[in-house]
Amino acid sequence: MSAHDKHPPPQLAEFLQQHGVREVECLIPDLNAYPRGKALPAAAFAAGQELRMARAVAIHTVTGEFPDYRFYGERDPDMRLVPDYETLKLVPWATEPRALVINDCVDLDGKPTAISSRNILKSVLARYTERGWSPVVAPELEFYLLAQNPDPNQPLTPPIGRSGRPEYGQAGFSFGALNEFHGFFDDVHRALAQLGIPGDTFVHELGPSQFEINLVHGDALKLADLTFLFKYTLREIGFRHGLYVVFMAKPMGGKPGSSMHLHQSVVDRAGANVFSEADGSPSAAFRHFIGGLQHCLPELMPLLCPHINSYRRFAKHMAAPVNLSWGYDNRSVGLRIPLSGPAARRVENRIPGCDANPYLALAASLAAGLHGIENAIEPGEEAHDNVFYQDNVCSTLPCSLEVALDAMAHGKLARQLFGDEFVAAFVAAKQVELDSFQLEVTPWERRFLATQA
Ligand SMILES: NC(=O)CC[C@H](N)C(=O)O
Repeated sequence: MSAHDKHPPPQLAEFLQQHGVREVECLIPDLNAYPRGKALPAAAFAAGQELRMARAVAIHTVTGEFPDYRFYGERDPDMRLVPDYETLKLVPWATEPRALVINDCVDLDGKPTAISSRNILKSVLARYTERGWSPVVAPELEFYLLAQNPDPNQPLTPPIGRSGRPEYGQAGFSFGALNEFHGFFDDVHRALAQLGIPGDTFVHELGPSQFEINLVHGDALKLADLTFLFKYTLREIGFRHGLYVVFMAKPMGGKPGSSMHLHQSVVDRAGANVFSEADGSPSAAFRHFIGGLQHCLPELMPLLCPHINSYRRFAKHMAAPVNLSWGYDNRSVGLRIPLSGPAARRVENRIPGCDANPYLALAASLAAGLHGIENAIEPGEEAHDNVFYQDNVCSTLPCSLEVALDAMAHGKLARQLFGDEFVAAFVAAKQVELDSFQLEVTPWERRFLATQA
């Protein structure tokens, strides 16, 4: 037993028995927040049976590979999966009663596994706790409902129907298109209620068959866990309705991309928002938080936009920010300050794509803001106008995964904030994905270059 172990709560066995649970999915988010893990028989789980997996699972790539052994240990050692019992839930889409639980990754010497994304967020939150502070966050999640497409050479398309018909146009903010998927969304709402995921607003977004759900604000680890489970849940329910639920940042060229805007504020022990002074005016911490984001994010970009596809989102006329300017109620900036009273004063980071790992995007954004506070970094001038096209994405932010990874690997900030081992492993995993991408020739290249180059 190490400091990370908690005894199974006394009512656990009874809960599992009462619901007839046969097995428990013991989940961890990998570097891309894809759920991986092992299923345990319910009785073994209730008895607190130890569960181990290869450490390399924490850095599994989307292509199913592992980066070079040196980033997780020559011997490919094990880590322990230690259940966070507070995350135990019944699996809403299961046909046989099943439960799931999110686990912490702990090395065999008892240290938190440095290459686990949940541990990275916890280490950032611990630095807030040391000051007697806690971040309050609210992610906004955009996604597409698309027809299942087993042939990756063919474009992804909306299912035929009101939202997908070209003559229907883009169904932005309409109820017609929402109603079309009522069977799917009824199942989603039921599942979210069962998982204890409180949704706030829900809307058809600008793209054809693109939707957005905003989660109710709260504790950052809890919201990262809920976002992780939200994506898992929607994908599973989608499959059962013959749909792909797609969280890619840019599934269709020429259509809007999908973001994961992060609203963030920080409260002290008394629950007061540290972004506001007692008289309601913006505090120095508020300015410095913005300054920290502007200073750090260019080096932390792969944690907000982790895939080759993420950078396609930063196209013109698509409401995706291309800069790190800040301004009040201004959607042309990367860092928007929604108009609010002093208690709700917050910074909306609009840079992350919905393809980001919520643990790592929150860790990066909150670590950057804290770095700004600790170093009293002043932000640039407030943007009063539309600044969408003043900047090209490449002038203020890395505009491709290669450039972003290079900035992260060669800068000091990511290592300083998240540790050498994590950064080396993350960069290596992403390099494996990039190398695999380089082996593919796209339809565009074939179409235009085969006969003209
Ligand atoms: N709701 C919005 O502001 C749209 C955001 C846009 N879809 C993006 O990719 O950033």
